[in-house]
Amino acid sequence: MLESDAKFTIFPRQIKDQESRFPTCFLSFRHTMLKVPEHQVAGHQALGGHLGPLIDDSGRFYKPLQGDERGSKEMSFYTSFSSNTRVPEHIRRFFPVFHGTQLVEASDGSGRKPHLVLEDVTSGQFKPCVMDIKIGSRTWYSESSEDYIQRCLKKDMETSSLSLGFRISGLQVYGNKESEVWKPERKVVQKLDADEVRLVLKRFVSSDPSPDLESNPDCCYASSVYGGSTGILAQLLELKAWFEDQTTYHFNSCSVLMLYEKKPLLPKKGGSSAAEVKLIDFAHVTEGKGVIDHNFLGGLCSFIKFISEILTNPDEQSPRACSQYSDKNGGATENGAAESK
Ligand SMILES: O=P(O)(O)O[C@@H]1[C@@H](OP(=O)(O)O)[C@H](OP(=O)(O)O)[C@H](O)[C@H](OP(=O)(O)O)[C@H]1OP(=O)(O)O
Ligand SMILES: Nc1ncnc2c1ncn2[C@@H]1O[C@H](COP(=O)(O)OP(=O)(O)O)[C@@H](O)[C@H]1O
Repeated sequence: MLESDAKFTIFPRQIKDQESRFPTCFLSFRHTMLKVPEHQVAGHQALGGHLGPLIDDSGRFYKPLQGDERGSKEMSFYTSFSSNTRVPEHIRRFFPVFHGTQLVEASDGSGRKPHLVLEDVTSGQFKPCVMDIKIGSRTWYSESSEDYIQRCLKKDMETSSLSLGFRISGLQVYGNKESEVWKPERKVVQKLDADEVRLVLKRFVSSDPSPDLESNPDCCYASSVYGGSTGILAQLLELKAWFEDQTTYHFNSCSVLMLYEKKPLLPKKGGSSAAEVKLIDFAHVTEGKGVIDHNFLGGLCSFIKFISEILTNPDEQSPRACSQYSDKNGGATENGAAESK
């Protein structure tokens, strides 16, 4: 368990679940229909009878507790973090609100299983543009098994993690046209080089996200999404300041999720786009033991540099055509389905 200086107040009524080794809490049992999240861009997915997260209509995201130590690690983290008085209030907003755990019907048909009940950070958004960026040049940590270390090492070397200190795990970007969304193949975006990552980060804030080889992205949402006193860059810098100080947690293999809602009209100059940064995926968080999380901090700094440079030079032509990750149609798909090359 992660150390925490506060009491275990989130779970006033722990019930030993016969089917699992996780304490289960029925905060308020609600009979709601759960569904597959439409705007999920990475991670394990509930489609096709697999085990994955579900959402309800009230803005909650149900993440199944993985049956190995990943599940208990993530729950430990949320429990510790929720009651850790050393975490500044202004930092809490970067984490999904945690509502405890609940037994719900698992998406793989295996019956009622414990799920973390989290705030659905895309709730209420009609056309959320979402990008999941896995931070850190290494996703393994010394406490992991040899097999896990080898798998992570391989992925880190094959993707941009090792070279850039982060990798884009997945994304979706809406265009201005109704129902047009670009959701490129995940395994391809993970391997982009620095120029290509820059181009994807530009497309993320452009009116037409389609990977048209002839056109340079217009970056017309860059200043309202990335810039400004409340934009993505400002939020990342706020997080960075915390990471320069906090030594309680090491956020191995965690992601930064960037989100904003695509509106057909441009926000007024200087206007806010309500862009948000969230941290997600705490299945591999370990104790910081008084040491700076330099792996996360380094990756975050590298990512910040990419965003800053786009704000400074939005019109700079990308030196490389982005053919590697354009889809078969050379453009955005109508239904957002990711297509492999
Ligand atoms: O199953 P895969 O190969 O897609 O790998 C998952 C990763 O997908 P990716 O490599 O980004 O495509 C996945 O990465 P994302 O969260 O999608 O960035 C996780 O790393 C997941 O491991 P864990 O649950 O965090 O231990 C990974 O799952 P495990 O293979 O560790 O079960
Ligand atoms: N609280 C949340 N609200 C909405 N979407 C979320 C939330 N947490 C995760 N997601 C979506 O699910 C994806 C995978 O989440 P993650 O926690 O990394 O799962 P995994 O452990 O399976 O990798 C993210 O890329 C994001 O699209």
